[in-house]
Amino acid sequence: MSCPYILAVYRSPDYEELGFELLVDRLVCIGYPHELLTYKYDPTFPTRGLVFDSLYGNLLKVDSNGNVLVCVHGFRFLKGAEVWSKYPNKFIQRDDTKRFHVLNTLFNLAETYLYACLVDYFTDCSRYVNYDTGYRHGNLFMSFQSILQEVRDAMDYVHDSGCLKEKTLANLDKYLLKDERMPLLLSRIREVGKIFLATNSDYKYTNAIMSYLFDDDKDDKYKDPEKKTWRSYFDLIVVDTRKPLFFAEGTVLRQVNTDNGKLRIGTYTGPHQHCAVYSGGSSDIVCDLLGVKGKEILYVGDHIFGDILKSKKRQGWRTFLVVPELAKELSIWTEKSDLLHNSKRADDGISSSL
Ligand SMILES: O=P(O)(O)OC[C@H]1O[C@@H](n2cnc3c(O)ncnc32)C[C@@H]1O
Ligand SMILES: [Mg+2]
Repeated sequence: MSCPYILAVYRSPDYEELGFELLVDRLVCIGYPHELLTYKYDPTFPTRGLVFDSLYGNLLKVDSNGNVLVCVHGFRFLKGAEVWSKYPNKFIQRDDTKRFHVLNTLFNLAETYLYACLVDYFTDCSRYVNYDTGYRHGNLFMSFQSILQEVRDAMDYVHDSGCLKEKTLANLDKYLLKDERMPLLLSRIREVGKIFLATNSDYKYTNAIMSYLFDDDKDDKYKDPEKKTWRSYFDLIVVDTRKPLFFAEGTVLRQVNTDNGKLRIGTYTGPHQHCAVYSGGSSDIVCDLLGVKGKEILYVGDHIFGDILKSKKRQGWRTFLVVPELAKELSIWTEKSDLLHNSKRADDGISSSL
């Protein structure tokens, strides 16, 4: 089980708004114009799974075969002919990961919106001359590729420096959804199997988030009769996993000292200890420590590449992709089914009369 957006569900749009503000702050800090600070996060614009084309600076909605469905430059939606001229046959090679950056996770929503803001800003700013592949300011050329790189670096900075984590932990009620049924759910699963947690987050952050989520201070029907530490709900806990590397060669497995959060030096080689926390390691080590393998494991994650594809392809694990957006989409499909049905009938009618 991966952690964010599976066990820890962040409140939208507050969390993305925070991420967006920190990203813009970081860009301004490294020299981007101060005017960018006037952009405010708009949750209605980005959706998960868009692709940023670092050659032309467009955000693309693409189907699983690479057909371009929607193309937007900044906040301007391109018309059919314009799309064709940039993408012959309205098609892209999604595998070209140097050019096309897929914004796979819910963490990427703020980043997605930022690409649109940056392109919007530089396209309209009179100080910059527009080119197909970027902007010129005097003798400086800023390509969309360099914008992608700088935004990616800013993303890593916001996560790795701890500034996003610090602000999240300072206001957990605002940024996290707490479901009182979580301890009960995990207890029920443990009656029939083992549960492990594998997260890229560090121990300090994971501990703070999980303590908050499992702290059953409410006197309600889901209250756990024996108040337990969150760690006791898991058979194995691994932090700092560095997925997708975790599903390949992985890194050195170390034990975390849960009293102070520090890592014990040396590679851990002992047997698995209940309630212990490990750092690094690999999916092979998880299998060894738990004594399970392949299809015996159901891995729940929210990242189609880092969680799902890698664990399925490298380990043959069964997988469970969590897509929270689907709930909203399905309810729209259900509520508007008549409308969709009529529109399809009209489409079919037009096609057959041509
Ligand atoms: O394995 P999980 O629990 O899903 O890990 C989530 C942690 O990874 C951090 N994160 C998410 N996106 C990025 C990124 O682009 N750069 C660096 N770190 C990232 C956020 C959670 O701590
Ligand atoms: Mg995840």
